[in-house]
Amino acid sequence: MLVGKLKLKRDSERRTRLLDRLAEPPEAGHELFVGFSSLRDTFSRHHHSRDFSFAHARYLRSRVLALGIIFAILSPLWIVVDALVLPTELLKYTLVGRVVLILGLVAVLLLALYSQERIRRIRLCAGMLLALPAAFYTLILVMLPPHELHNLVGYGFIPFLLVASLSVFPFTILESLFAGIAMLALQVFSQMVDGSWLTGRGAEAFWLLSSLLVVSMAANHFQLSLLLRLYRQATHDPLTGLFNRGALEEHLAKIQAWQRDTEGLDSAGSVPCSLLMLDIDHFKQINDTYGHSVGDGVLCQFAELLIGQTRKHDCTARYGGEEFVVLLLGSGQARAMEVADRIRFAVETFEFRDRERQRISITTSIGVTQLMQDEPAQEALKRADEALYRAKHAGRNRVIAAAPLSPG
Ligand SMILES: Nc1nc2c(ncn2[C@@H]2O[C@H](COP(=O)(O)OP(=O)(O)OP(=O)(O)O)[C@@H](O)[C@H]2O)c(=O)[nH]1
Repeated sequence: MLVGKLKLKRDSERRTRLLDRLAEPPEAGHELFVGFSSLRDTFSRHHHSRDFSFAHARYLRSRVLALGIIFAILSPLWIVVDALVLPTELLKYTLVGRVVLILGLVAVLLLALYSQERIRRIRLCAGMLLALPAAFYTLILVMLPPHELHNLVGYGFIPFLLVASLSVFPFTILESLFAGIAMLALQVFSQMVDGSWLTGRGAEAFWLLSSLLVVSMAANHFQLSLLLRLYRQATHDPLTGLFNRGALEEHLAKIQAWQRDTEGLDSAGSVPCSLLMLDIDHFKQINDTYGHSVGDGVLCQFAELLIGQTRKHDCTARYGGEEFVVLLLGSGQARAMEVADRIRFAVETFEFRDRERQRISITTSIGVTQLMQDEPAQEALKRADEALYRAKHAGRNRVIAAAPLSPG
C-alpha cells in the first residue's frame, strides 16, 4: 500500500518536471556563445554604422564626463595624502604635477561638455582622460631621484587604476588593447626606474596588470555588445531589419545638419537630398488572400528589393505598416523621379512569391519630394505623403512629384 503511494508520488513528480522542461522557452544559443558571436562588432569600429557611431559617441561622452569629474575630485584630495606621507622637499614636485593634471582634467571636461556628437573629439577626450594621469606618473618618475621613489605611497597603483578604468568605457577591444599596451609600457618604465624590472616582484606586477587588462577587455566586449543590441532594437524594424520611423526622423535631422555644414564647401551649394515615400498597392488584399505570414514575407522581399535598388549611403526605412521611405543622398528632385520610376518598374516586374512559390503580383505608388536643409524634416515627409496620396488617387502604380516649394 505504502509502496504504491510512493510510486504514484514519484510518477507525478517526474511528470511535473517533464512539463516544466517543456514550458521553458527554446534557447537561441548558449548565453556565452551568443556573447562571443558579436565579437566581430565589438573588436573594432570597422563594422559600425555611422548612426551607431553617433549613439556610441553620446554614451562615451557621458562616461568621459563621469570619470573626468571623479578624477578631478580625487586629484586634489590626493594632495592631502601626499602632504601626510611625503617629505617636504618632495612635496613640491608632486604639487606642481597635480596642478597641471587638474588643469588638464578641467580642459578635457570642458572639451567633452561642448563636443555633443563630435565623435572624434569625444574619443580624443577619452584618450586624454587616461593619458593625463599616465603622463603625470611618468613625470614624477623622471623628476624624482630614484632613491626617493619608495616614498611614493600608492603611485605605483596608477597604471592598475587606469587599466581598470578602461572597463568603464564602451571601448572596442582594439581600442582597449592599444591603451592597455601603453599602460604596460608605463609599468615597465616604472620598474626600470625603481629597479624591479626582471625581478620576481616586477614579473608579478606585470602579470597582474596584464590579467586586469584581459578582464577590462572582456567587460568592454559585453558592454559594447549590449549597447549594440539595445541600439538595434530601438532603431530597427524587427521584421524587415530596416530603420524604423524614429531612427529615420533622427537620421534626416542629421543629414540636414550635414547639408548646412557642407554648404559653403562647394560653389554648387549644399548636397541635394530627396525623399521617396512608397506604399504597396492593395496590400490588404494580399493579407486577405494569402494570409498575414505571406504578407510579412512580401514586406521582407519588398525591403530587400529597395536595398538592392539604392546605394549604400542612401537610407531605407519602414515608415509604418506597408509604407516605406527612401532618402536619396546627392539627388535633386528630377534625379529622384528617375530613381523612383526605376523602383516602381522593378516592383512591378519582380517575382514576389508565396509559400508555395506561386507568383504574387505587386505594384507600388510613390510620392517624391526634395528635402530642404532649413525646413523641419516632418514638412518634407508630409509633402512626400501628399504626393503619394495623389498617386493612389490617380490610379496607383505611379510616381508623383510633390508641388515645388514657393520661394521664400
Ligand atoms: N502582413 C502584414 N500586414 C501588415 C503589417 N502592417 C500593416 N499591415 C496591413 O497592411 C494593410 C494596409 O491596408 P490599407 O491601409 O487599407 O491599404 P492597402 O490595402 O494597401 O490599399 P492602398 O494603400 O489604398 O493601395 C492592412 O491590412 C494592415 O493590416 C505587417 O507588419 N504585416
